[in-house]
Amino acid sequence: MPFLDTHHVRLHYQIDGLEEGPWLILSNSLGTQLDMWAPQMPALRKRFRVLRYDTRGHGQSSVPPGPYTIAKLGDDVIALMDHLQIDRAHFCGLSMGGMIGMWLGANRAARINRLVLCNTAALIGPPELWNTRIAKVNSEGMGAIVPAVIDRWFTPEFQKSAHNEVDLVRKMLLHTHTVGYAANCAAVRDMDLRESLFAVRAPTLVIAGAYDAATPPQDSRLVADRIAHARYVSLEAAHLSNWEVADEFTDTLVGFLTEGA
Ligand SMILES: O=C(O)CC1=CCC(=O)O1
Repeated sequence: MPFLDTHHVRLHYQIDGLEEGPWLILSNSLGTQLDMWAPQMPALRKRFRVLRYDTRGHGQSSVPPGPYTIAKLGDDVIALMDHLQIDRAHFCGLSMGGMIGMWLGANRAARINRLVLCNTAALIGPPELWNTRIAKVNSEGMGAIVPAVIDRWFTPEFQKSAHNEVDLVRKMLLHTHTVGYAANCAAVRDMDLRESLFAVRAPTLVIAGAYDAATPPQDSRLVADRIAHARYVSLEAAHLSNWEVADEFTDTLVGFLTEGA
């Protein structure tokens, strides 16, 4: 169970897959942890050297006092890459992980090969939405927000048919540290990447969810429209498309990352 300890944070990470494969970094969404990539791992570990990590404030990473910023979360990725002597890597992030990916693509371009931005947006607002959510978890705990979040993450059909999967994800959310969750909510609230997108040069794939209420397809479309030559794919899913249509998501991701390789 490796950790990177810096002066400011302890980051929990896990490496799987091919010793000599190309590096692929996976970045979790708000309120989950590195296990959120479990549905993709059987396919990914056959082709890549996969680095997963718990974003600060999540999972087994430490919970420094907030608020955090997306820039700080991006620099945590660079700290991990430096520690593991990873010069360049593919990067795939979902929702908040996608925001971290956009920031890296625009601000640390030399470290990123291909970029996959899933169920994400350059701006997720309005700020009042986040302030209300932060106040709620601070006063009532994670349990108070779980039902509404799960309803945004999965369609009603998937919630009815995939109890085990939904339960696993619900537990990740419930067990997220309230201070870490609130500090990451602030990072999402304060980020506006709409102008930064024009600076991204990495070959990019944007994956949207047709029924995603958290980051609706039009927001994902804007991300793709502002990144030169970006591709856009819409899947029949809500927010956590990598669980709801796991096989299609995995095929789309692997297809893009291995094209021409
Ligand atoms: O939690 C949500 O409702 C949606 C979300 C925004 C950023 C993220 O990672 O998830």
